[in-house]
Amino acid sequence: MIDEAVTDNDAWSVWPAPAKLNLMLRVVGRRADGYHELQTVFQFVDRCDRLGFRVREDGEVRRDGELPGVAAEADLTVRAARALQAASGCSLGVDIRCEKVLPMGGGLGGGSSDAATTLVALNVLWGTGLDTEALARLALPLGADVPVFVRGQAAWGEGVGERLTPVELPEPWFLVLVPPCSVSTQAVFTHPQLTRDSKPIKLADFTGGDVVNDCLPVVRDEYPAVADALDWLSQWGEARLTGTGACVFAAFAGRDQALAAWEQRPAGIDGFVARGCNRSPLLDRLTGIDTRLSSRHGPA
Ligand SMILES: C[C@](O)(CO)[C@H](O)COP(=O)(O)OP(=O)(O)OC[C@H]1O[C@@H](n2ccc(N)nc2=O)[C@H](O)[C@@H]1O
Ligand SMILES: Nc1ncnc2c1ncn2[C@@H]1O[C@H](COP(=O)(O)OP(=O)(O)OP(=O)(O)O)[C@@H](O)[C@H]1O
Repeated sequence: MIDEAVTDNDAWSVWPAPAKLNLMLRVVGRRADGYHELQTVFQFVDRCDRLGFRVREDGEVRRDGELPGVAAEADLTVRAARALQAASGCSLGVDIRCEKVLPMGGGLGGGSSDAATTLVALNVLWGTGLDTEALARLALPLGADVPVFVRGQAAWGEGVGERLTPVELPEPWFLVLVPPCSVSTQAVFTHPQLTRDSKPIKLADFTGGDVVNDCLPVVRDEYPAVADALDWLSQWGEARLTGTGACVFAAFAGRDQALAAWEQRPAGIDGFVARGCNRSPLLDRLTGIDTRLSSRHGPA
């Protein structure tokens, strides 16, 4: 974790790592390897970690700053950089700074998003030039949520989260509450009471209002702080759990309505107001880079 904000300058290149929400999450089966077959709808929000990258000539991958509870070797940004080095044979290295905004264990995919941003950014900064399919293949072993962040489009997700169909959804303002607890994704998916045989639905069923999150009963039982936050939020609209939690969210027609609810939140609950985005802020940053490059290398 670093104190000073990373800033874009000659040495450091700064990229966003947005959060995601699961607008619904069904567990429809379990694979032999223990992973679960899911149906989910991913949408990003404009609340992001900020990652700074400084290319090194010596091939070293170094984390510049600490992340509480996460050793450098386990950091998903370091693992992503090394995965790209191995896949591309690139001899360059990188210093990585992470300005952490997204809560860990929140169901917002913060670590997964950091990994995806590292793959996409270094693919540009190192000039390795892998296409999106190749990056998405590199992403999956880093985490089930990483491919959707690499592709950068809101999506209907199946499989373990890697079979993605882009969708265009309304982009409401969300109030996201962060209860004072951290939920282990693995603990929820290995819980004996988790529903693992929900009937698969179609996208039309979701848009028709079927937004169940199968993890909710287990999370409510195991994490009372999440249940309390959800019950409070439900007075404003349809309150939902994202991923395996701990974060819960509700959609509002406008930013002011979301902020008004935020002002009335119970003591001890953190959170934020953010806009739903079908196109990831990472993709906007990447496209911006492409535009800048083409303008710089455009006709003389
Ligand atoms: C719950 C979601 O956030 C929904 O988007 C994701 O499915 C979880 O994605 P993630 O945090 O990247 O998950 P991973 O780090 O790959 O897996 C953490 C643990 O969750 C369980 N896991 C995860 C995804 C999945 N489809 N089935 C699982 O059973 C596995 O026990 C795994 O060891
Ligand atoms: N750069 C990182 N940022 C956050 N977590 C990291 C990072 N590197 C490794 N991790 C580890 O990965 C775990 C999962 O991170 P992540 O933020 O993706 O999960 P999450 O917020 O619970 O979201 P979801 O449940 O949707 O996957 C964290 O609890 C942490 O131990």
